[in-house]
Amino acid sequence: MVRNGSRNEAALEGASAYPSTRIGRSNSQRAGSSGTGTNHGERIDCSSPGSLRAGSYHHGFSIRCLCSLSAIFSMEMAAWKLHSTPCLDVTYHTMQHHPLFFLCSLTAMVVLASPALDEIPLVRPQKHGAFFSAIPVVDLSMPFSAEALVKACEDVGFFKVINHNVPMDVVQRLEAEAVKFFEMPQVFKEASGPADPFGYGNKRIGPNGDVGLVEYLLFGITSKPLSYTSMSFLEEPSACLFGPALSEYLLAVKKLASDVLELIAEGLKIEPGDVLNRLVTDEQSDGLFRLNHYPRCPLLERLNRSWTGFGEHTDPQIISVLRSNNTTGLQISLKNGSWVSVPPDQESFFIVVGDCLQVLTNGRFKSVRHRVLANGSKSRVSMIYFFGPPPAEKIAPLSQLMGEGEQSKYKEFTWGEYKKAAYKSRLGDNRLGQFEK
Ligand SMILES: C=C1C[C@]23C[C@@]1(O)CC[C@H]2[C@@]12CC[C@H](O)[C@@](C)(C(=O)O1)[C@H]2[C@@H]3C(=O)O
Ligand SMILES: O=C(O)CCC(=O)C(=O)O
Ligand SMILES: [Fe+2]
Repeated sequence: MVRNGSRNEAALEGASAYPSTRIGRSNSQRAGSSGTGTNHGERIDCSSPGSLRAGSYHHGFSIRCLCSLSAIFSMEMAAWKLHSTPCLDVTYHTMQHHPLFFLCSLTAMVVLASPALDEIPLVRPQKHGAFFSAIPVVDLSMPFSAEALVKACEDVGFFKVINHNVPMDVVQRLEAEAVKFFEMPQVFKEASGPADPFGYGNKRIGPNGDVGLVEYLLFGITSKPLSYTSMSFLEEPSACLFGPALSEYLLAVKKLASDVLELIAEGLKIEPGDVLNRLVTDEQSDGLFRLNHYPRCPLLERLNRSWTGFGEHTDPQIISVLRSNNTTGLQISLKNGSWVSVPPDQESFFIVVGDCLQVLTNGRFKSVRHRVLANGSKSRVSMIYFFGPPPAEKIAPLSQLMGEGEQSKYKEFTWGEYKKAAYKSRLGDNRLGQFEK
């Protein structure tokens, strides 16, 4: 197997390719715009490489102050408006992605000024933060993998697949292109945004006020060629390898998703064998692809705290196929409500059971709640292909799975209707709730 993580990780974590800049802000200066006020405090690199944001930040922000020698000040975001703050001196060092500004001196360290955003939640450290070694691993080349997949879907709603037949060089090529994109100057990246829902997004997730320490690219994947996406960066000569790398990856991962769903149907002993996988291979299937980048942030690491990278949620689709570089952060919620960390494995794929598969199995499989925590120690790059059915497809329990007299637990809906409702919800909402009988 090709080891593909190290070069790209190093690239995102290396010294900035762009100049670091110090900014002193006064009430007349908006965060993120360059200024000339007083500067002090040590420089803390809390970003991936990239140039200084030229955009405008203008909303409320949250500040947490941590003073040296154990005193902790907390100033709440809502009360502060940058333009009404008398003067806030910050050291700004290539922090184009982050809602965090840090001023660290012997007496005070000011943390976090979030541009145009609500507060990104701090996640309480967990006592049992150890890796959960019991995340099911299914070897697709083994006999009985079909039964193992069903058990994993029933027990956890999340599992790792190995011997998946996706060539590592395909993964590597796309990861390299993703790293290259996220290293680009902020203005360049933002030309492909905002994500509404597709495009480049930075910290804002979805349309309803969710935020996280993440930047991303979100693509709609249909049978139309990629050139239909409105992302301007794809037209740049520097991104000429991105499109081909993405197409190649999507093809290979779609085959994996189709294989997994075919095996699940086999394990469930339902006919016809393509009853599940046809939903994701249909011409009209409604896929999404997401590249997430959770930047490195040494100060967060030093604080030994975790912040929300991507808040807890279930994926609305049938299944999602996730792969990341060799960086921790992903957690899943078990049936007993505890959160467990998923040990990263850059050569494997993780399968996430989505809401639609829960409904198709009348609740026998549960869509898994999951989240990403950012502790700042390493930058995380993840790629997730979300497999949705055609918009007109009725999502209801498969008759082949219903016992005698068994009733559907859900009202009938089409994927199009569910998706519409999903986009009205907050990330952490129980989206299936309104469709339960
Ligand atoms: C807050 C939101 C983001 C999301 C759309 C939504 O309104 C609720 C579902 C969210 C989610 C979670 C899984 C995937 O990352 C995603 C692409 C999806 O299909 O549903 C996101 C949506 C998004 O980021 O647009
Ligand atoms: O970035 C990750 O590892 C997971 C993100 C996720 O769950 C999502 O995009 O739906
Ligand atoms: Fe997800």
